[in-house]
Amino acid sequence: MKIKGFELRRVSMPLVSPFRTSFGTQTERDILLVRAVTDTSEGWGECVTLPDPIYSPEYADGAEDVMRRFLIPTLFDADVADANAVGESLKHFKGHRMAKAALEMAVLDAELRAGGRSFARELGGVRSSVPSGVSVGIMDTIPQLLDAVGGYLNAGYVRIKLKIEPGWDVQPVRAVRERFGDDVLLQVDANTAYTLGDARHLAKLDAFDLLLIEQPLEEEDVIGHAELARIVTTPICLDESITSAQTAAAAIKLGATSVINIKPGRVGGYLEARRIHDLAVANGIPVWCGGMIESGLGRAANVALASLPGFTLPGDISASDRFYRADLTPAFVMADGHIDVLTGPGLGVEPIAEMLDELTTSTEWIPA
Ligand SMILES: CC(=O)N[C@@H](Cc1ccc2ccccc2c1)C(=O)O
Ligand SMILES: [Mg+2]
Repeated sequence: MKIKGFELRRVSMPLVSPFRTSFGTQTERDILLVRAVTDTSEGWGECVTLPDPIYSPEYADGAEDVMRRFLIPTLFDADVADANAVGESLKHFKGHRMAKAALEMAVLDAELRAGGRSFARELGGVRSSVPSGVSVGIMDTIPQLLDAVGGYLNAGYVRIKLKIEPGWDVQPVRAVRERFGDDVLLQVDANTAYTLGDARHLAKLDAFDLLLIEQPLEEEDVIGHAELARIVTTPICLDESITSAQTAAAAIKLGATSVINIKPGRVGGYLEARRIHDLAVANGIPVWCGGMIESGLGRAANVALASLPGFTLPGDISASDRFYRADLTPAFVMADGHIDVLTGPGLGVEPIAEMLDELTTSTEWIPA
C-alpha cells in the first residue's frame, strides 16, 4: 500500500441538545476528519479534539496544524505503508495523541479495507454486539435530569453515567436512585472538577452503590487519585489521566485506578488502546470504551474496540440519535440495549456523500 495523500476535512454537526459538563457546555461538534488515499483504497480517521483545549491540551485547529506542518510530511518522508508504522514514525513528536490517532485510524481503515478485514477482527474482538451506556449532562434542575434519565432507560440504555461537579453531585445521584431504584447501573464523571480536599464529600457517594467515580481529580494528579482511593470505597476510574500504556501501568501500580475508561483518541490510537486493554486484563482491571461524541466513523471503531474481551463494563457508546439528529454515516441504532459490531472491511461504514457535503466547513488536500 502506498499513501498518495491525505484530505483534512472539518465538519460541523449540531447536537440534539446542549451537553453540559464540568468543563463547559457544547451545542455542536466541530470534527476534524482525515481521509487517507492510497494506491489500493481509502480510509477515514476521526480526530476527537474539542474546539478548545478544555478536556485535554489538544484542540481542533491545533491538531490540523500539527498534522499539516509535522505529522503528515513525516509520514510521506517515512514512506509509511501500514498503520503499525504510523505511531513508530511519529513517536519523536511529543504529545498530539489525538492528531496522531486520527492519522493512524485513517491509514488502518485504508489498510483493512484493502485487505478485506474488519476493525473488530484486526483488534481481536470476540463479541457480535456491545452493551450501550449513556452519558447524561449536568442539568438546570433535578426534575429535568430525572426526565432525561427516564427517557434513556426507556430507550434501553443499560448503564447511566451522570456528569457531576461541585454543587451537582450527591443530590442528583440520590434523586436518580430514589426514582429509578438500586438495580440501575449508575456511575458519575467529574472531568477533573474536584481536589483531594473534597475527599470526604465525594465519600458521600459511597452510599449509592455506584459502579465507579470517573476522573474526580486533575489529569496530572495520579498520587491524589491513589490517596482518594483509600478514602472513597467506590472504585476510581481514570479517563483524562490515562494517555498511554505507560501512564496506565503507572496508575495501576500506584493504586490510582481500579477501572479504566479507554478512549483511542486520547491514548494515540486504536493500536495503543488495544495495548492498554491487554495491560489492564493482565492486571485484573476492567475497562470500558469512553466516548467523545464521535460521528458514526469514530463510533464504528469504538464499537469494534469495545468487542474485545476485557471490555466488561458498558461503554459510552450510545446510539447516534443520543447526540445527533442526523449522523454523517448510516445511524447506529440500539437494540435491547446493545449496538451491533460491524463486520465489513475496515470501519464497515462510510460517510453519506450528501451529509458530508452539507456538514463540511472546510477541506484541504495534501498530496504525498
Ligand atoms: C460522553 C462523554 O462524557 N465524554 C467525555 C467528555 C466529553 C464531554 C463533552 C464533549 C463535548 C463535545 C465533544 C466531546 C466531549 C467529551 C468523557 O467521558 O469525559
Ligand atoms: Mg470522562
